[in-house]
Amino acid sequence: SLEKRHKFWETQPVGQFKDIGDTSLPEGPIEPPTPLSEVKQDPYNLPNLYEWINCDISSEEMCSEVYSLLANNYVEDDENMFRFNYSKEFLRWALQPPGYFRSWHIGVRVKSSKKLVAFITGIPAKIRVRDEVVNMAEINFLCVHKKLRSKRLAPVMIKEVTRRVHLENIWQAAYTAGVVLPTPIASCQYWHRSLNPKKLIDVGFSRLGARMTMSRTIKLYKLPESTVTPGFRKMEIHDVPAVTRLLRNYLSQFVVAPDFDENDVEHWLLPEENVVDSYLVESSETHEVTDFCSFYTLPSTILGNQNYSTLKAAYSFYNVSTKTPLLQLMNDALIVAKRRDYDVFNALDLMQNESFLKELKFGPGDGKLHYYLYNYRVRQALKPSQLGLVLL
Ligand SMILES: CCCCCCCCCCCCCC(=O)CSCCNC(=O)CCNC(=O)[C@H](O)C(C)(C)COP(=O)(O)OP(=O)(O)OC[C@H]1O[C@@H](n2cnc3c(N)ncnc32)[C@H](O)[C@@H]1OP(=O)(O)O
Ligand SMILES: CN(C)Cc1n[nH]c2ccc(-c3ccc(F)cc3OCCn3ccnc3)cc12
Repeated sequence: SLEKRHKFWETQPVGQFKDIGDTSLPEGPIEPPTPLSEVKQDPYNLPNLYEWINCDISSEEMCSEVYSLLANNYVEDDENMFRFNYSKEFLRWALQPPGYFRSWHIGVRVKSSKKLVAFITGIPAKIRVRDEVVNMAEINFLCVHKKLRSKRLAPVMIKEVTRRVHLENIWQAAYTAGVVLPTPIASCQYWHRSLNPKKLIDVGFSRLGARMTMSRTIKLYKLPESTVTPGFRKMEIHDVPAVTRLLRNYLSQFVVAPDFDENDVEHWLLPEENVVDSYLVESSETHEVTDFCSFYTLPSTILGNQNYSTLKAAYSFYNVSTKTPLLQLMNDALIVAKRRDYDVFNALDLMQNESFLKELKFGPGDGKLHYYLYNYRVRQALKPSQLGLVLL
């Protein structure tokens, strides 16, 4: 858009607003790699009082410091009623996938007090864009303490993680944000399915529908006690090869998607209590794995409510249906989430999610999640249904 100046982002190898619609620009890397000897060897300068620190997320103490910084200063919804409350076990899962670099878990702390005041992370990921599998960094958890906002610290954090990623000979990145920056490759709407409507209305997450009573609303969202699909069960370690085959095949239909191998599937999709849940459908006669669904656990702190402090939310992760209708598979996921006491089940309208959202009584959220690639141009913005990548 013409009026907004992006003084930092205009200096970066990303799609610029002025280039939107210019289909003469080739798809692919915007800048070539730099010879490693020419990559800046030393960290960017921070304001005097602060210093860089590599955050060893496996250290209980450091993980607690990161947890607290995020719990108090990370993403809030537009009405500042909720703030993401990523758990420590979730952060260890999100930041230590196969091949991760501790040097990409970057903190800024006050030299005198050693207080952590800012954070940004990268993890390595193979991302396919059309027919190209590109080694990328997935950037996440960018956070500056509320007291240090609007001091242009974020651009320094971004340049420092970029420098450290370059040192590993990686030149592209993927990231998402609720804010519009130069320039989204896709924008997804998020949707919410009430599981505990009474609590959601009490905390102001939802409002009672017009001409609706509370008892009528509870009845509207009621779910069966047990799942309906024969052979529906939790994923186990021995399922990794079959799930990898099923998922790789399914994701091949999307323009942008992760290129998961068996090690990735074991890390990202094997169930871990309070972090990620995965279920599959095994045919009773052929023992073939025909379908798969998964969701991750990301609570939000409820800001300023006397009766409740936490919203327990499940987020749709990767789902594959080849035999069981996706509608039925996702309804079973809702049933499991309800039984496990989640308050709400969230989903983006990417992949084939559009096909079940309305029918399973999801309501549209109040914003969008924008997807970005760094140093990789995509000719024209993708539809959500062309996107097969879920970032945490
Ligand atoms: C090859 C490898 C490449 C790796 C790197 C790839 C790129 C990775 C990019 C990172 C991906 C992260 C993904 C991710 O973590 C998921 S999105 C969640 C980001 N975090 C939050 O929203 C937490 C709460 N907010 C904050 O902590 C601060 O407001 C932050 C730190 C967000 C900005 O701190 P601040 O004190 O409010 O602002 P200044 O320091 O004064 O800086 C202002 C500049 O920052 C630009 N800005 C604002 N929000 C941004 C955002 N979410 N992404 C990118 N840029 C963002 C803004 O446009 C402006 O630049 P401009 O003047 O050009 O417009
Ligand atoms: C993805 N990952 C990078 C975290 C992240 N950053 N910025 C965001 C903006 C929206 C969503 C999001 C994604 C899916 C979804 F179903 C609901 C969402 O937000 C609801 C509004 N909200 C924000 C905070 N608490 C509640 C995530 C994120």
